Amino acid sequence: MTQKPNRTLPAQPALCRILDANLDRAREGLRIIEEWCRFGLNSADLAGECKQLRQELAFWHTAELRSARDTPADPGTELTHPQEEQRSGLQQLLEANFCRVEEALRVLEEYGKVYDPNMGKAFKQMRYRVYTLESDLLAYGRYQQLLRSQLYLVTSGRDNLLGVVEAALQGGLTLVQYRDKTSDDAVKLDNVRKLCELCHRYDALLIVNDRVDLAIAADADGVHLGQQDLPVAEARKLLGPGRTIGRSTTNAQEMQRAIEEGADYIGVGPVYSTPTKPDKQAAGLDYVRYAAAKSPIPWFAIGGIDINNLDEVLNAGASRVAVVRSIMEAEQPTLVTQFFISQLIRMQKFKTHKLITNRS
Ligand SMILES: Cc1ncc(COP(=O)(O)OP(=O)(O)O)c(N)n1
Ligand SMILES: Cc1nc(C(=O)O)sc1CCOP(=O)(O)O
Ligand SMILES: [Mg+2]
Repeated sequence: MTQKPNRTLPAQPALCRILDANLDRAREGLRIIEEWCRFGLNSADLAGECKQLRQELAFWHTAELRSARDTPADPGTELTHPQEEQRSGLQQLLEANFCRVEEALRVLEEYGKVYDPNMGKAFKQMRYRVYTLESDLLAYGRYQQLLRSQLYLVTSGRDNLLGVVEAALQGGLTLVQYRDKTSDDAVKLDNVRKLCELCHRYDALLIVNDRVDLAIAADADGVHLGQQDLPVAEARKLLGPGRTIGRSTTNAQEMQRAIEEGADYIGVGPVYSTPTKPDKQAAGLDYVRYAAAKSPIPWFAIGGIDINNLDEVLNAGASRVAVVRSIMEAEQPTLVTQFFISQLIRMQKFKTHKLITNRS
């Protein structure tokens, strides 16, 4: 808890108005963030931290500061920025409100020093707690999104990349991997940035294949690493704890290692041989069954999966699949995406029902 207010003399009205306005601003921003933690993420811990911060702000919002308020004379109430009127997605809404809270806390810290010696210190501490809350919330949100995602689109180098990905997002896709083995780095970086913006607009995650540097440069949600790519632990050092790291696996040993190394999810495949990765021998449905029985972390069956063999893969125990051609080469990517998702949900419901009836 913060130190007690330590004031003796009355403060200048302008100073009180600044503190009053910024205490309100910080509390409002926190309330908006708290609603997402509570109803969007179902996180009692994160919502609790927001509430605690709001209560500490309330503690400093004394009668002296409140009584200085003069809303009709405040020229700032009419000032809005066009960006305040537009929110392209939940992520942007949260970012904007974190920014608002952090700015308000900075103002409270600076002006607070003049008002009360304890105030500056208290708000400095609070500002650091808000930075921590922001990175925890981002990491938690990413992980929840990963858990929710049952279909994973891995892109190919076809024309109209953004158009196809957007069509799939419109069909309900929530997880995309940018995979491009041929373009120059400048083109790749441009594509990652554009895909990132697009995916975030649809509240989907964007993972970059192979390249940790591009993921960091474009502020993407994570990377997918194969057995020949950077070790997970090295990538984690570069990416930090909040970003998602996936690892390809083809057998039990690779799965075990990926889990020990701290991968957030694994690819399980190739289930069938595929022209998208012609040199990799199929691991087959047996490995899918093995993953279903043994993997404690989310896993995506991948390789040669299409709408005709999807049932077979689901019956072998998969509840998440990753595809390239089935969507990237589809005439109607939105419809194909919707079909995949509907089948994945149907199977999930069936499994849950079986679990409940077997228990009773
Ligand atoms: C979800 C998913 N699983 C496996 C892979 C294959 O990754 P990798 O072995 O590194 O091969 P390339 O994709 O780099 O050719 C993947 N990309 N995604
Ligand atoms: C990129 C990739 N990785 C695989 C693995 O098993 O590691 S299979 C694969 C290609 C999947 O493409 P499609 O859906 O077109 O068959
Ligand atoms: Mg790779």
